[in-house]
Amino acid sequence: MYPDLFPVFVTGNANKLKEVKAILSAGGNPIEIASRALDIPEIQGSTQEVAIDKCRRAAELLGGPCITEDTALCFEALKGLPGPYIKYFLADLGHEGLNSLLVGFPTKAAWALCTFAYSAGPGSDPILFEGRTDGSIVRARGPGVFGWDAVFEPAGTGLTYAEMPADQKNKLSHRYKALEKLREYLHSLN
Ligand SMILES: O=P(O)(O)OP(=O)(O)OP(=O)(O)OC[C@H]1O[C@@H](n2cnc3c(O)ncnc32)[C@H](O)[C@@H]1O
Ligand SMILES: [Mg+2]
Repeated sequence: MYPDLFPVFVTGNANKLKEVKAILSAGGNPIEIASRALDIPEIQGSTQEVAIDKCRRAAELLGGPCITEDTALCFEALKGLPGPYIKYFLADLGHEGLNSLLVGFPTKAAWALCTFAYSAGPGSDPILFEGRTDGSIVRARGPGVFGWDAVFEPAGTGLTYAEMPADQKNKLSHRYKALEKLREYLHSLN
């Protein structure tokens, strides 16, 4: 089915693209996905509002069908914040600062939320596919290669995302779960 059925994936994040390729290739066949590294302005709002708006802008810029993806990291003690704003919190506070945000709160519970958005083209309403993985915020462990991977420990694994081999993360991650739903939807179109 891929890459023909997979619309252009618009993302400025090389690590996301790498994981998407790895997840879609998990059956054994490496696949190429068309991608565009456009930096699309992101609005403020709920994860859904942010995702819909970004996908709409991407479809307009491309003049055709596309997929975008938004990742949120939500702290239970903070009622879901930083959520879609995690990129800016991480950039300014770092791993330690993310831990400090939770000092004094009884729960370090958190969830990673991935939202893929698909638009059939300019003017077409984006459709969302969400995947969530629950876990907790811990002191950084493992290589600091991808975003907040080193401070997020999915429940029941004893490992942070950063400590896991890629294929372990890619079988339980927020991104994997959302991508399964998107994959099913794209199949159903044909
Ligand atoms: O162009 P886009 O696709 O928007 O790429 P981005 O890097 O701006 O991504 P987001 O707006 O979704 O912001 C999510 C932030 O979370 C980080 N991130 C995303 N997925 C992650 C994952 O699986 N593990 C760790 N960090 C992740 C990412 O590096 C950003 O700092
Ligand atoms: Mg972004």
